[in-house]
Amino acid sequence: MFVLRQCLTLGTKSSIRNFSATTNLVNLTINEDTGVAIMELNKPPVNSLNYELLEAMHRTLVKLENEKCPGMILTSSSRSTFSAGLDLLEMYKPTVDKARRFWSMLQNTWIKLYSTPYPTVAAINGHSPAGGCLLAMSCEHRIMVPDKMIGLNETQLGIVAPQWFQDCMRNIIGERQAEKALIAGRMFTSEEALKIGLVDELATDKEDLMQKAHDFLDEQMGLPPLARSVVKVGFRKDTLSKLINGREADIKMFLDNVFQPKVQESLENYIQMLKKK
Ligand SMILES: CCCCCCCCC/C=C/C(=O)SCCNC(=O)CCNC(=O)[C@H](O)C(C)(C)COP(=O)(O)OP(=O)(O)OC[C@H]1O[C@@H](n2cnc3c(N)ncnc32)[C@H](O)[C@@H]1OP(=O)(O)O
Repeated sequence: MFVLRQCLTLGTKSSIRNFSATTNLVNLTINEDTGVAIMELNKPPVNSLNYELLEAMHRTLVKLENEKCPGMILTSSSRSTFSAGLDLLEMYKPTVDKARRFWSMLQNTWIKLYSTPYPTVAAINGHSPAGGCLLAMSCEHRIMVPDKMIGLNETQLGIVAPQWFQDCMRNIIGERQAEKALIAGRMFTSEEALKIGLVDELATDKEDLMQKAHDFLDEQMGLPPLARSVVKVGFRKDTLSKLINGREADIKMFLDNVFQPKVQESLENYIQMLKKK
């Protein structure tokens, strides 16, 4: 049984302690006995990653690191979707300043999530396209409910998954599978994702999902934490350093691409298509 030590709600401006707020973007629950944190994305309807949600996630990750969190489960409050990926409206006709600020916060959040010393598990309780897949891939372990879709579908939208998105996928499913998946912008069903190793386990429902996530963390938390984290970060350091040492170039690449008329046209068509659905 979980005992709430605190339920922090991180909104768009300052962090507020409030058990019943409806505007919180990230719900953080920490188990009093084990210290395990559940970070639940809560931006209805589909947890599209806009600046504010990324910033709330980043703040939560900093807090968990400062408080020596022993393990974290990343999940979503949405019934259909883990995360719909980057908020398309952040990329559609932004100002240069807004686009730069957005991309920089995405980088910050990813670097923090990918490099946590503590174990992380993605409890993928819904669809997980593009940036949603990136979040899941940045955790150490992925468990997914059946009959949902996951993958880096950028190519299908006429945009390109940045190098670090691609690297994350390559690190998990290997060069050949990643190349095929990325060129096609392929989305995988939960069952297909399990087969190629994009997810590690399937769960029958949300309860089973959370139980399996806790089981994974229990196992990891039984290992010597320093040795565990040194090995983890060692495996991830090349991918991390590539972005950390090339952040400005990566922002420039984003800005150069996102303002291309063809990219804007693709985004416009896609946004319209989603609205008409
Ligand atoms: C070289 C390098 C170059 C660099 C160039 C740039 C590289 C950028 C890399 C990009 C990374 C990305 O993540 S790009 C994002 C890719 N994401 C996607 O393709 C997912 C699109 N969404 C979906 O497929 C679906 O919404 C899905 C997640 C399965 C959930 O389906 P549902 O039926 O439950 O919900 P829907 O009815 O579709 O959606 C509910 C509402 O949410 C909105 N919505 C859905 N997804 C949204 C999104 N990502 N951003 C904003 N809004 C979104 C819809 O328009 C609806 O709005 P209303 O009608 O108003 O309610």
